[in-house]
Amino acid sequence: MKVTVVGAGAVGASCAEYIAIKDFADEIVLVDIKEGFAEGKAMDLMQTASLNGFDSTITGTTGDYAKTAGSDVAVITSGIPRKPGMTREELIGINAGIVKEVSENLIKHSPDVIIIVVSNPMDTMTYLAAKSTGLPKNRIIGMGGALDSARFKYRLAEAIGCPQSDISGMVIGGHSDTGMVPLIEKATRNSVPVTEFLTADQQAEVVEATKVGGATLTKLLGTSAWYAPGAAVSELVRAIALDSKKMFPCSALLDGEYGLSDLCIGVPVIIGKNGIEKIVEIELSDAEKEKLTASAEGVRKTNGDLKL
Ligand SMILES: NC(=O)c1ccc[n+]([C@@H]2O[C@H](COP(=O)([O-])OP(=O)(O)OC[C@H]3O[C@@H](n4cnc5c(N)ncnc54)[C@H](O)[C@@H]3O)[C@@H](O)[C@H]2O)c1
Ligand SMILES: O=C(O)C[C@H](O)C(=O)O
Repeated sequence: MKVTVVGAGAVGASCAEYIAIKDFADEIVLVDIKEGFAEGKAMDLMQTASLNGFDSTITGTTGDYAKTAGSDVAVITSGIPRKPGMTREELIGINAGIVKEVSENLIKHSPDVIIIVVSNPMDTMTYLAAKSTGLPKNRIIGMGGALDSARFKYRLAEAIGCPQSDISGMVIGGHSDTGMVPLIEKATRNSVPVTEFLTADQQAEVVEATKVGGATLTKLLGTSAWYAPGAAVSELVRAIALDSKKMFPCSALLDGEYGLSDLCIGVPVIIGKNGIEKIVEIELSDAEKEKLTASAEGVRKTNGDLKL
């Protein structure tokens, strides 16, 4: 498998590193616009191969998309991250132009590629990539829910005082501070509802901490996070590479599912060799449905700022 990662910054390099360490890809190509930057990151990562025990090759290029030709998967991380106090939506002005140009360049050289969009505001950038490339909807995946669900599990394990491996749970909805819908009623600790281990106040705290997970890290780091985002992307790419049919919440172009159409938002999907193999429509409570609908309104509002 050949994987291109556009943007060799914090998240792009972390994606490349986890993909390499998990050792399922033959070739990883990093692309950036900063002269020599992707080449440097690729060389630094390649010098970890004998230490970390992987055989994937990693190369870098400054904007030469010919080097990405024949990619099976491309991850778009190019664009600016937010600073403390900002929302992800405020990044649209700069990132929309970058994501559009990058998606168009990618498909010129890799017509069969599956694109994973990471750049923020992610649901809107995924919609933009879908519209500007015209790729079938199974080949455009927005990464947000896999990360938000990992943060949800971290918060649940912390509140319960148990290992994260005991926890199963998902966050659906938009990848935004207000739009995430952590499905706390459905989350379990080894099949037992987490609600049996937590008071109502603790549950509300976990939900809130999950929703502002990215903002909390941005405040601490001065820029947004990269380790968990990179790890989350690598799991999606691995599910495609291994055709594993694992279920993740991802931003997908909806066509009537969950009563929503013509937008990308986080819902459970099955990931395999064709990208999104299936959108899974789970039974939501009335409260969960209401939150998903409100979240979709927020995403639609941001989509309205796109010049399509
Ligand atoms: N969806 C998610 O869960 C998630 C998680 C973390 C970060 N993000 C988003 O990912 C993006 C990247 O974050 P980061 O921390 O890696 O930022 P960063 O500044 O460290 O890296 C971005 C890189 O993109 C490059 N770039 C800019 N324009 C480009 C172009 N036209 N072609 C190729 N490369 C280009 C820059 O030179 C830079 O190296 C941000 O928009 C951030 O908000 C999303
Ligand atoms: O919070 C951000 O701006 C980056 C990313 O979306 C995240 O959730 O870490």
